[in-house]
Amino acid sequence: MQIGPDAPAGFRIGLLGGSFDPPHEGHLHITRWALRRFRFNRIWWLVSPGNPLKTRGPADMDRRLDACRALIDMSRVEATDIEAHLGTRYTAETLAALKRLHPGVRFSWLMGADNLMEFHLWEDWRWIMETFPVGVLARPGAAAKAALCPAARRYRRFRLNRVEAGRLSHARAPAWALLTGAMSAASSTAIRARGDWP
Ligand SMILES: Nc1ncnc2c1ncn2[C@@H]1O[C@H](COP(=O)(O)OP(=O)(O)OP(=O)(O)O)[C@@H](O)[C@H]1O
Ligand SMILES: O=C(O)c1ccc[n+]([C@@H]2O[C@H](COP(=O)([O-])O)[C@@H](O)[C@H]2O)c1
Repeated sequence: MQIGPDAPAGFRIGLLGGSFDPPHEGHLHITRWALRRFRFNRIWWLVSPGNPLKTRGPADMDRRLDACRALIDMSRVEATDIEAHLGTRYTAETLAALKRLHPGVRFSWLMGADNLMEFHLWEDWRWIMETFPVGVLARPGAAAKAALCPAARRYRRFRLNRVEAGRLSHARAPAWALLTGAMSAASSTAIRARGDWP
């Protein structure tokens, strides 16, 4: 049975998990950036059934998935509700399932710098770090602080520099990179606060 988008062996696929409640320009910005700088063949947006650390549940999955698909303007990027099909909620469980289902694919985990700051609170975060390359994209207010957070400090020896970041999608874990540069200030919270969603 195929679960999720097409994933040919040998492909390097970046996984951007999120609530996407709603999706916005910031998600597009970091996706473009990661595709280019980390050299992925594909990026999948994993639309989460619900962040395990958030008490407030997101809007209906179909609504969020449709909004992601309407927004995505890159042929190498797809949105999927794979976690709902796998029945996983924690990222480590999702990654373990994807690794089993697609043994020939090189998956990397992607996130904004705000999530790196909380990464040490995630279930089995060290296993994630030691099993998959991790690409982090700067976000306003989080870029400089993220470089000093617990996860960054613990794995500082494995941080790729600006030039080395170009081989992140090929790298053997542990390997992670924090891209800095032009950032997008967009956020789902701000869109919801304006009453534009759902
Ligand atoms: N503007 C942005 N710059 C960098 N990373 C971002 C940006 N917006 C979202 N991300 C990252 O994309 C992933 C999914 O984010 P999410 O769907 O939670 O959006 P959000 O805007 O952070 O939502 P909320 O405001 O509800 O927390 C996370 O790793 C997050 O850090
Ligand atoms: O696995 C965990 O413990 C965990 C804790 C917090 C967040 N995550 C994942 O991080 C991604 C971003 O979450 P969010 O709500 O900030 O969009 C999403 O895929 C979540 O499932 C995962």
